[in-house]
Amino acid sequence: RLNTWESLTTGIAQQAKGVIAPKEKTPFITFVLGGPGSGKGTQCIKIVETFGFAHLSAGDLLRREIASKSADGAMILNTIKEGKIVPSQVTVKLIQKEMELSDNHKFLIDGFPRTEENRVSFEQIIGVEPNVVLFFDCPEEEMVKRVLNRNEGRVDDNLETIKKRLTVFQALSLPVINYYSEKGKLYTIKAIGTEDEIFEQVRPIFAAFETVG
Ligand SMILES: Nc1ncnc2c1ncn2[C@@H]1O[C@H](COP(=O)(O)OP(=O)(O)OP(=O)(O)O)[C@@H](O)[C@H]1O
Ligand SMILES: O=c1ccn([C@@H]2O[C@H](COP(=O)(O)O)[C@@H](O)[C@H]2O)c(=O)[nH]1
Ligand SMILES: [Mg+2]
Repeated sequence: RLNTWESLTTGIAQQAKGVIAPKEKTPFITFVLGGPGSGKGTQCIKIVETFGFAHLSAGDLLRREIASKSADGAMILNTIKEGKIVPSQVTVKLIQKEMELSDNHKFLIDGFPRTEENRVSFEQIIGVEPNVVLFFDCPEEEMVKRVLNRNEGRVDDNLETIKKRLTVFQALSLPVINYYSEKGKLYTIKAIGTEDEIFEQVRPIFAAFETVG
């Protein structure tokens, strides 16, 4: 069985949708990692504006499942309230669907992979590895302050859940960050200062890839 990218590039997924042309361009995948409130979503908006990526936030895809009252919705809601990680298969399927539907070949995958199991599952199902991994490195105190001030009505933006999310980040997500560091794919951003100051650390990373082609 072909993985997602093989079927996209051979045109099989497109033909199934009634679209004839296969995807011609090699995918360019960026994973955007960092603790809760480190500014991933905020910086992704700027990356999209400047470099024309498609932004896929794993958390937003999961929240959309809850809102649409899908079969997995209740399980996802409980998992998010607890600050735990949704089973890889569920999240990877949502990401896969968005990638298949997109006309873009440049993807920002925000807030995923959060565990080593997430990472392996993505590689197996999607069949590609990221080109770039961004890590927004932010002090815990600042992350807590930002999340508590966010005011978007998220069920996990309360002190109790934030503490759990920070523990999960340290225990399960840092190993993923270390993995990509060892592979030479990790770009660490000091995620303190104004949004614009932080973006000035991000910009040259993608600018360098633009000139390479
Ligand atoms: N540089 C910054 N300085 C101060 N506040 C910021 C900065 N960047 C983002 N924020 C604010 O902090 C909050 C969290 O930012 P954002 O939603 O981008 O974080 P996130 O990493 O996506 O968090 P989560 O993992 O919880 O989704 C938002 O209210 C955002 O407006
Ligand atoms: O890959 C993922 C991404 C997210 N979750 C769950 O959703 C919340 C919120 O995610 P944000 O990226 O902060 O919006 C997260 O705490 C997890 O509970 C997940 O399970 N897997
Ligand atoms: Mg976010």
